[in-house]
Amino acid sequence: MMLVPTVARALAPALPLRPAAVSPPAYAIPSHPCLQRVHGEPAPVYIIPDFLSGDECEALIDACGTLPEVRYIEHEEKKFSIGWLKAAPSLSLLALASATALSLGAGYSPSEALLATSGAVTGVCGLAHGVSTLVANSDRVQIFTGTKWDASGHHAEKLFLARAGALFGHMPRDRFEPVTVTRYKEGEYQRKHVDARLDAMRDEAFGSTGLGQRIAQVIVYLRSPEAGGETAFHGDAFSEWRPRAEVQPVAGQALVFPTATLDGVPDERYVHSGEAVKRGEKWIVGTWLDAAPPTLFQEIMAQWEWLQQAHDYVVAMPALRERVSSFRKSAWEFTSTAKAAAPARRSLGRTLCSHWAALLAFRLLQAHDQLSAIAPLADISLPAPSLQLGDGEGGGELLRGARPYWLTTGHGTGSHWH
Ligand SMILES: O=C(O)CCC(=O)C(=O)O
Ligand SMILES: [Fe+2]
Repeated sequence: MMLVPTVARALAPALPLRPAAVSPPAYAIPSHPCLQRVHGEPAPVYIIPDFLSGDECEALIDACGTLPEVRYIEHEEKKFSIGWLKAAPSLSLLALASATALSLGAGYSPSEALLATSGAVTGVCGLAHGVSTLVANSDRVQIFTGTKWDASGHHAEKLFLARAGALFGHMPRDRFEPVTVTRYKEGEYQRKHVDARLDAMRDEAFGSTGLGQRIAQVIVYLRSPEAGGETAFHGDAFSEWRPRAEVQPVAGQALVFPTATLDGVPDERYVHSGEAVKRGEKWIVGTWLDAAPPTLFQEIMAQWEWLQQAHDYVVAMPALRERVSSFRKSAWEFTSTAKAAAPARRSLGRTLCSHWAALLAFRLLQAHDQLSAIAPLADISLPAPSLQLGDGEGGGELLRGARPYWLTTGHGTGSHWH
């Protein structure tokens, strides 16, 4: 029966060329002596029992008593669920119509009529805005209802990051995003989301320079609730996971899974959620492994929040005003130009660094009673004056190690589904 190969050969020239072999997407896969795969290929999910000891878990929970709370920022489009901006043209028309009616019907002059209606329109706008905010803050719309603390710099964070780094072949700390501890009380949850940054979001939030992609999520359950609080996976790839595509929160246990391929392509199959806690409290600690260490641009942006705080305090001291205003000018130039293009980054870095002097002055002021009394600023660490300013990327060293680099965008830079 040689017929089949013969037929195949005869047909061969007519068949389209076989596509070049496509290599399967590569992921950051953890390794650990106690690693267990709770969901296999093609979308693996891993757990590691006893990744942290009971004491280590409790120490992280206790630390939250002194750690700063992270403001969770929801995406704007979710906030304005009433379509507030869409309503604006109709409101303007309403204002115009009422003003015309007043002017024609009641003999008001056009300007008086406009003035008279503006109060009412402002009231309606305020009401609409209030209602939309209320709706946004209700459980129906909110994506995350728990509470988060920023564990950056805490010694318990160091231990967690050292273990997380070891999972991926001794990955350095700066490849992980700022560590947060999360508490979910009864009824609290995190809705379906992927943690990878989608391209549009990266552009929107960080300009063309782009922010590192999150390639794996690492969480450890610190305290398990009495009921509920599972981490659930919703993608089709998990439909055969029995009895349910869920990981039970067990204190000390790590949960690790990819969020994007190694080359930064978001993997939407890993859409997951923290299900509502039914009884008790659930606590987790978490971070993401990034595809690349932060660039100088990201580091500078990370400093932005406290640079502004520092600026506010320094500006109150008359002797420094001049230097500060020059700092402020270049900082604003920096932010506006930074959007323009990546190649300019090096010189922008230098511009900002050349005004570092103003911030060093702030360090001197830290000694001042007035400043040392301000608790949130107490942990600001500015580079020592003797440090040489680097050229371009090297300047990043100066900025590293102070505040986490995207605290201002908090945890909300992933993308969410309803
Ligand atoms: O709370 C959980 O189980 C999941 C948390 C999570 O996915 C996240 O923080 O991104
Ligand atoms: Fe997540």
